[in-house]
Amino acid sequence: MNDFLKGSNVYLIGMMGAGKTTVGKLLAAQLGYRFMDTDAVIEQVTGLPIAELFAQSGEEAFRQMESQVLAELCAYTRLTIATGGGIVLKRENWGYLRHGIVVWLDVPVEQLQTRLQADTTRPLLQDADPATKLQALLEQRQPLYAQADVHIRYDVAETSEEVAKRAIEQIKQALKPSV
Ligand SMILES: Nc1ncnc2c1ncn2[C@@H]1O[C@H](COP(=O)(O)OP(=O)(O)OP(=O)(O)O)[C@@H](O)[C@H]1O
Ligand SMILES: O=C(O)C1=C[C@@H](O)[C@@H](O)[C@H](O)C1
Ligand SMILES: [Mg+2]
Repeated sequence: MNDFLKGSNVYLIGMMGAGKTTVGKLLAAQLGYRFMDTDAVIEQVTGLPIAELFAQSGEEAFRQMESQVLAELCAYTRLTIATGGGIVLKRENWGYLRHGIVVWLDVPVEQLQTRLQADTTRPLLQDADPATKLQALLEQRQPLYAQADVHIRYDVAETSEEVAKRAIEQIKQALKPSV
C-alpha cells in the first residue's frame, strides 16, 4: 500500500516493446495497485487479437476503441495502466491520461528492434523493413511521449524489477511539491 499517489492512476506510455506490460505488472504489485492493459482489454472485449482487429477493422477503428477503453479506466482509482504504443497520438487521450501520473518508458530503438524481431503480434511492424518503420514511428511519437510527467530511460543493464523500482522513486520525486 502506498500513500504518496493518493490513489491516482499510473499510466505507462512508450513505444512497442518498451516494457509497458512487463514493467507495469511489477509496478502495480509494488504499489499495491491493480494492473490493467488497454491492449488486453480491447482483446477481451472484441474477442480478437490486436493484429486480427487491425486486419478486420483497420487502425482507426482500433484507435477509437482504445480511446473508449482509456475513458472507462479513468473512472477508477488505484490502477497501473499499460497503454498501447499509439495512445499518445490522439489529443483527446491526453485529457484522460492527465487524470493520473504519466510515465514514459524509453528504451533505445536498437533494443526495441532486438526485442520485437520475432514478434508477429504488432501489426504496425508487419512491414518489409520493420527497423525503418520502428524508427519512423519513434521520430513521430518522441515529442508526444516527452509530455509525460516522468521519463524513464533504460537499457539492457536494468532488469524489469529494477526499472519498476526506479519508476516509484521518480514518481515520488515528480510529486514532491516544488519550493
Ligand atoms: N526490462 C526488460 N529487459 C529485457 N526485456 C524486456 C524488458 N521489458 C520487457 N522486455 C521484453 O520485451 C518484449 C516487449 O515487452 P512488453 O510486451 O512489456 O512491451 P510493451 O511496451 O507492452 O509493448 P506494446 O506497446 O506492443 O504492448 C517482451 O518480450 C518482454 O519480455
Ligand atoms: O505502437 C502502436 O501503435 C501499437 C502498439 C501496441 O501496443 C498495440 O496497441 C498496437 O499494436 C499498436
Ligand atoms: Mg503491451
